[in-house]
Amino acid sequence: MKEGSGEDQNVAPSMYSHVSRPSSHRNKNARKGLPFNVMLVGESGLGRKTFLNTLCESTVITASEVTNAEQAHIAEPMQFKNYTVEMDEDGMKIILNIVDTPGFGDGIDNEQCFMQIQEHLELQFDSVLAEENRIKRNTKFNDSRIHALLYFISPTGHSLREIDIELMKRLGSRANIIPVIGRSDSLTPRELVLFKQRVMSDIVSHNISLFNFPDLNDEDEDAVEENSELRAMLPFAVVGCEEVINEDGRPVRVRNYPWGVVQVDNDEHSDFDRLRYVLLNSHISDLRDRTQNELYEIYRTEKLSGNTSVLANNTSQAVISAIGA
Ligand SMILES: Nc1nc2c(ncn2[C@@H]2O[C@H](COP(=O)(O)OP(=O)(O)OP(=O)(O)O)[C@@H](O)[C@H]2O)c(=O)[nH]1
Repeated sequence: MKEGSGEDQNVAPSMYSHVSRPSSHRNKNARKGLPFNVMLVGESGLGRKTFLNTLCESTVITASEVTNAEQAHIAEPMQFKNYTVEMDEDGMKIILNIVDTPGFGDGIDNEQCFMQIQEHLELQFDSVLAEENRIKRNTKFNDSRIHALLYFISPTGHSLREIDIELMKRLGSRANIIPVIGRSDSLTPRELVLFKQRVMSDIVSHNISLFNFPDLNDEDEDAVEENSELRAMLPFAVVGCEEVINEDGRPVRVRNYPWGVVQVDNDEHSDFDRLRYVLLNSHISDLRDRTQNELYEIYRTEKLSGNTSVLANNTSQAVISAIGA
């Protein structure tokens, strides 16, 4: 893996190669490697980096180090950091491109972060639009549109905060947002159930658009059932960790506490395993297809018709207030 260019990729053999579930929407382009672009957004300390390392089963990002304690309280501006990992998921090669956003939400005014993320998503659409309009196509064109945006919610146990609502509201029409509760082992199972309900009720009342596992193929009963099960799980409660122990000859990832052990891949402890399967297996094609056929198409139509969308209005409004008009 490599930060930045994505040229030097690592093949990450998967602990999950034995996993087999029904209705796997495989892409046939398995040998070349299927590019899949994921953005991680969430405030500092919610476990984004640990989640990514757990997902990739390797240290893609090292934990942040505070080198100067006197400056530790100073909020750094948000950055976009790119990582590429080549994964073998049950025989299918996936080129996983990750965009991490350290610094998101660290300031008092997050308007800048919202705008930067929106612009980043739209820039990737713009580059595809420009490519489509070229007379001679670039055969090596790199499609960097984001296929899934994982938004990390703090495990407060209360409800969504303003920053969560604002971010998801603005970007729901630009990316497949999948909300996840970071560090979800901070909540008891009962608290988690209630928190999930509150989050989803906020999402509905604020009219936030998510990737809510739409039934694209109504005739496939397994897929319909699987999607309805996944909708009921939203937001996914994730636990991440890099410690692997040996249990009866099999590697198990755990968070070890004095009072017990949380198993990352145990469905009773966390939704991590399910989310991993969704991203890298069952719904990888659906996420890519929705990006191309729905999100990009909406953007393209808006752009070509010069339509000032709600998003564009929000941006202009933000720019107007920023310049004090
Ligand atoms: N309890 C618990 N702690 C976690 C979990 N995931 C990560 N952590 C811990 O939370 C702290 C922050 O984790 P990171 O993965 O660095 O969080 P981040 O969101 O990338 O935060 P920044 O590095 O500040 O941007 C570390 O001490 C992790 O060990 C989790 O699922 N549960």
